[in-house]
Amino acid sequence: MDNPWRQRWQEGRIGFHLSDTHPALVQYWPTLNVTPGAKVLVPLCGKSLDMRWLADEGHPVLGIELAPEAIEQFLAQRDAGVSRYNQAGFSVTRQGSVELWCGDFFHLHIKQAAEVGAFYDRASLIALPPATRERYAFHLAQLVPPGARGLLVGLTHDESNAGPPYSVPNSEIERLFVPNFRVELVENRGADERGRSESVWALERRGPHI
Ligand SMILES: C[S@@+](CC[C@H](N)C(=O)[O-])C[C@H]1O[C@@H](n2cnc3c(N)ncnc32)[C@H](O)[C@@H]1O
Repeated sequence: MDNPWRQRWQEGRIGFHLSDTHPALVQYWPTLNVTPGAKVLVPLCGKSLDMRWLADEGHPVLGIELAPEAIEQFLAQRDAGVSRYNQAGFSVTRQGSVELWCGDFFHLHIKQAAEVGAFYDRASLIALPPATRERYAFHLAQLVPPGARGLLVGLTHDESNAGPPYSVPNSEIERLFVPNFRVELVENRGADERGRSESVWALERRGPHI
């Protein structure tokens, strides 16, 4: 097994998956003033129900996920038609207005994200080790157009440097994103029983609106 994420999905070690929509998405997405109908990029999407919520809000969704197991489990949640095709080295599936690209997020080219107008990251940045987080912030900035808005849900904890999930302090989120995004911390959520607390961020890609 060459990829630890594939192994996790195959063994069902997916404690990060939520059985409901993330409350921060429901609470804060409407405050971002995202253009109605804007396509939302969801990097490292897993089988998150947040994508259903975004689709139900009228946003086409472009999810990127390494593990085919996650994608098949997402699709199986609904008894609805699925179309499948290959594009740019990714296996793509579409169910309703949710399009899932199976492959490495870092291989997604700007051409494939041409219609993206917004983004959503919950437990994506924090799934990556430090050096890869730098790459992630840079790659995300390359993929989304100036003016694109998004919500990011980060996490901090005291469980040494172990991960994932990695503990990513607010100072690091600012350092990673400020060069290319307007960054606003909208909430530091209280710690859960394991001492893990989430931070919620509103981001907007800097640059002239085209
Ligand atoms: C912590 S989970 C979060 C999933 C989802 N965002 C959620 O909230 O449930 C991280 C996900 O990223 C996927 N992943 C890790 N590295 C990836 C990469 N380079 N490209 C695409 N997906 C990746 C993993 O398979 C896993 O499903």
